[in-house]
Amino acid sequence: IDHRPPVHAAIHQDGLARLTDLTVRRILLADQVAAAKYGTSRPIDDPARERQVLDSVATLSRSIGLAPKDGVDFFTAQIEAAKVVQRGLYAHWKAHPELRPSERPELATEVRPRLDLLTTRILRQLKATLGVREPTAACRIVTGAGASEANSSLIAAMAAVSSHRRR
Ligand SMILES: O=C(O)C(=O)C[C@]1(C(=O)O)C=C[C@@H](O)C=C1
Repeated sequence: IDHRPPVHAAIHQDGLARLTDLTVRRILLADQVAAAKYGTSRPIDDPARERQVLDSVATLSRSIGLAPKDGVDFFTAQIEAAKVVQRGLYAHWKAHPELRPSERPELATEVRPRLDLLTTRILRQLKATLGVREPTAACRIVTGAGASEANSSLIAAMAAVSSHRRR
């Protein structure tokens, strides 16, 4: 059971808020990625670029003491989200030509560098929020050593609570 005072939770929540904010910012950049590619022969899916992004995520993760898999899993999901946004915008622009972007930002020199800037910041927040993103104390008890013993006392406790509620 976590006996740390609530102030710790508040600090960690700040970390999670920062992580969420950066994650949303990266997703918002997909608008610019879509605008850069729309009407060109560049496909939404760029497996070579994805490998590049994930390789650098693995390297950067190691350099800050984050498990590379943590970083790579997170960015795999971010890349997926970026593609969902791009496909959504393409469909939207097809249906509403008047909403098509009037300017085409340069992918390599403008947009991808913005994505790259967020990479390090996101990885640092992933590292900073490790403590709150791991299973809670209760989860650790029931999955860790002595699980069956802890589980039966937990089940007994829950049964007691629910029968108390029924009364
Ligand atoms: O850089 C691009 O071309 C993007 O579309 C962005 C991004 C990414 O999220 O990093 C997403 C999909 C592509 O397959 C490659 C990379």
